[in-house]
Amino acid sequence: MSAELSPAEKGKFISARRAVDYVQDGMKLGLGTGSTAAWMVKCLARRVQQEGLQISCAATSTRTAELAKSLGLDVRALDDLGWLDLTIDGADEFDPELSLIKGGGAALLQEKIVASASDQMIVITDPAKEVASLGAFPLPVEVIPFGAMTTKALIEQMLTEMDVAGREVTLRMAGDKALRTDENNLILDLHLQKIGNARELSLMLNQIPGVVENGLFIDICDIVVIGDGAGKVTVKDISDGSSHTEAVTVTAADYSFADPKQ
Ligand SMILES: O=C[C@H](O)[C@H](O)[C@H](O)COP(=O)(O)O
Repeated sequence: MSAELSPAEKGKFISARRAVDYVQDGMKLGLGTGSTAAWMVKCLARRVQQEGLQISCAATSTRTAELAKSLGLDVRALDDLGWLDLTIDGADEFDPELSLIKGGGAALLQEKIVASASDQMIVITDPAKEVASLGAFPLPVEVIPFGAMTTKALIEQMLTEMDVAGREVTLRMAGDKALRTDENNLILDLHLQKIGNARELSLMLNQIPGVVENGLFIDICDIVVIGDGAGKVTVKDISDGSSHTEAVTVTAADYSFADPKQ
């Protein structure tokens, strides 16, 4: 029997399981990265096994690919699948327009490529990540290693010129070394406090030489599924502005997979 989940973890599980309801036989899927996405991969693998669904998947990180393969999912290269039907992924923040900050797990580049190649993106999340305005979560920016400190200085100069509230930029570390992404790049975290114009900031960042991509996802997410550890799930759909809340029951057997290690 699995140990009782914390309310936060139960919320993640609830949102992941609900989002997997959107998966249909024959779909080509994008699999996100992170602790919430890991629950989704487990729930998906269970559905595939129980219902014999024929689906193929493109993963957004090495760790998600490894998890999905270990659970028997058919994982292919994105270029072998072409256009995807649906991507399900986590997020670090989302706002009322379903704009997102992603990249807390350093997978933003593959995540953005995969989500942008999908008919639909569903974000799975918990209530703590809902914000009126993006920016409390540090904005991850993936940069190439060559001249990374020069790129950092260019970003700081741009933030000053844009008069953004916070301007601290830090190099993300993994222990005593700079963290490397799956593409062997670096992550700069922008501690901005509040992002006024996310669209403008995203465009400006991506014009700086050395920046590969930033963690702002604008006009990409279609649906957010918010799992609440108290046993509720809220589904917000940007296409029609609808929002509804469902009561859900969760037993320990429902989440008795091996612990997600992401
Ligand atoms: O790079 C990682 C991703 O953008 C994650 O989806 C995001 O950080 C959310 O992760 P978690 O579900 O672990 O909070």
